[in-house]
Amino acid sequence: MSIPAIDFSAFRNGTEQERRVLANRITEEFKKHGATRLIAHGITGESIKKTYEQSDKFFKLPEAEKVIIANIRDANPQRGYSYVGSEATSKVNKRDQKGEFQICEDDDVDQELIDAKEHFDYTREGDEYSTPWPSEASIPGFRDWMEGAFLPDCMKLARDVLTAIEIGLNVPAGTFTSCMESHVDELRIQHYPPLAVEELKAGKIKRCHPHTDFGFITLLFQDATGGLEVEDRANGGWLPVIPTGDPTEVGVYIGDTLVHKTNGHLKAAVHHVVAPVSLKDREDGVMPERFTIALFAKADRHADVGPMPQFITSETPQRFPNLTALELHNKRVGQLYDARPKVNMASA
Ligand SMILES: O=C(O)CCC(=O)C(=O)O
Ligand SMILES: [Fe+2]
Repeated sequence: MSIPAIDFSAFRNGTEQERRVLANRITEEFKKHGATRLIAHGITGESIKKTYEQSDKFFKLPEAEKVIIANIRDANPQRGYSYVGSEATSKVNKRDQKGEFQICEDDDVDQELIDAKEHFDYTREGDEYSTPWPSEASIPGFRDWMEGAFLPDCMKLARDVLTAIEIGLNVPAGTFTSCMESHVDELRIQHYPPLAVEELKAGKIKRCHPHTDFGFITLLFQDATGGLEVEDRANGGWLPVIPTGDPTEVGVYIGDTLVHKTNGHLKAAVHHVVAPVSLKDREDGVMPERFTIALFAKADRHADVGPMPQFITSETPQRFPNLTALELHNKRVGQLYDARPKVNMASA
């Protein structure tokens, strides 16, 4: 069993009835593990390939050029370059007594585990948290493509998926998408350098530790290497998300913000990145490098992302506080760096 790859074309070209059937199918998939995959969704294979080519060029820049655009490791939206080991996903979620992954509280963050990846995070031009870009001379056309072409396409797809979830959950149109008008989504390109299997077996390093993402949903494009796994919420254990080979394939993962808004009706996808299935039983050797691209679709910063009234009942009382999207986001980013948010969290 794995995460299915669903043809999304009917959502753009189909009849009302076809759109509804598709929306219901996707929402049912999300209810299983917080995850699904889509193909034929409107972003072309060529466009994705070009983004990987740009990403490859970026990570090959000399270290000296990457460090001058380094992300500041604090409780704010991430922008710019993060070196290998900068981000600690092991600090953001923890299993509770029932064995379920929950968001960590501040005093839980005690694990010293390393994420073997480097990444670059950016958002649209004009955002109040601006992106430090590499110079045009060192990587011609990079910013134009990433900011002007690929990001808007991903933002559109994310809104289509959230529209489908609105239909599937039978909530009014715009319930989620109307609080995404300031377009504060973030795009991340990531590079996992080659990694010795021995190092992985020692247990302190993973390509990415089990965690949930922070926004409404994440779109995740992965290259052919493999290694991403989603927690199997029905049977326990992990479901490998083995690349299908379709050039448009994109994973879609429910994040914390949608969990909060739906009062836990939708569950987040717990995911991590380990050795690809073909290398799992090896005791030595080197895992090849891996590239992925993630769009973190976010709610407007001042939007209240506390549970909506229709999801609060006597059987399901309010489980999450009435935070703004930025308060929730900064709390989560702060955990990656052991940094407390500066905004007032008194309402939490
Ligand atoms: O690269 C991957 O496959 C997953 C990355 C991830 O989970 C993240 O950046 O939040
Ligand atoms: Fe993630």
